[in-house]
Amino acid sequence: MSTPLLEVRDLRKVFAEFVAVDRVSFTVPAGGSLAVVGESGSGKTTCARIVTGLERATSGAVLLNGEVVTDRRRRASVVQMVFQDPYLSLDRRQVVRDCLGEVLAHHDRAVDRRRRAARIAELLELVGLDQRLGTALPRHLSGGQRQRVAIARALAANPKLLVLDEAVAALDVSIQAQILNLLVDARAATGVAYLFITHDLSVVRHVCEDVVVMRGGRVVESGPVGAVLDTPSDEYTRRLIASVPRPGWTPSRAVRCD
Ligand SMILES: Nc1ncnc2c1ncn2[C@@H]1O[C@H](COP(=O)(O)OP(=O)(O)OP(=O)(O)O)[C@@H](O)[C@H]1O
Repeated sequence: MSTPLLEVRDLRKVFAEFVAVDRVSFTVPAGGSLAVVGESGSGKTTCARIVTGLERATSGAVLLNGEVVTDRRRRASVVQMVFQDPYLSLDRRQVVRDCLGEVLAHHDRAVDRRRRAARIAELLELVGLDQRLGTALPRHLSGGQRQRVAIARALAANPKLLVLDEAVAALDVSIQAQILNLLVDARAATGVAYLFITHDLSVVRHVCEDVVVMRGGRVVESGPVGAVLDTPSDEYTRRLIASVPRPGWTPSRAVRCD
């Protein structure tokens, strides 16, 4: 078997005495798409932050193309992260073009102004933003447009892996669908892989091929999305699926943690 793009091996994170992530392992192949699901507090974000280098694991390893990458710059050229709230992650004083240009300059100092402008235009098109919005400040953009900018900025580094942490959770449902479509298209166009962190099972099928279900810091089930969501083998996964709002859903069926 070929080396996965990302291998998370036996990851453990302890905050003071609290075990937030406990012996978690999973892989993402090059160009693949893995969802990490679970209710609030299950350890998803902690895993994502360790993968991107924002947090240090207590033990275990994160391998990128079979290698532990400690150099921040090298890691950033492979892994980029998209957060839930683009308004917090974008510089309020920076217009869209400069926001993207800064990343391009950081990752390829040799790139000249003309090529940089062409690449910015390409990125705006990739994320479905009108070229005229290149001169807009974040406050002049809608939530969906801001998240498109955040995705374009992450893709500007030409990464092999995007870690998306609840990247559509703050958006209206109709805008969520647009951003999910954009993510599907962007993956097809660039070959970038996704580690898609979400508490919302209804978005998983749309974007991901594989899924890991976490509970209390541990992986309780994993496999292809179709198999796990259609025929879950773990009771917790079954309850998580039953708690997804759909016609006929009642709050009393929401997931219980006993
Ligand atoms: N810096 C920290 N210090 C102490 N405890 C933490 C810290 N970060 C996370 N935790 C705890 O670790 C557990 C897992 O948190 P984490 O954010 O990874 O879960 P999650 O599944 O992503 O949930 P959510 O969707 O609510 O963010 C939680 O109980 C959280 O309170």
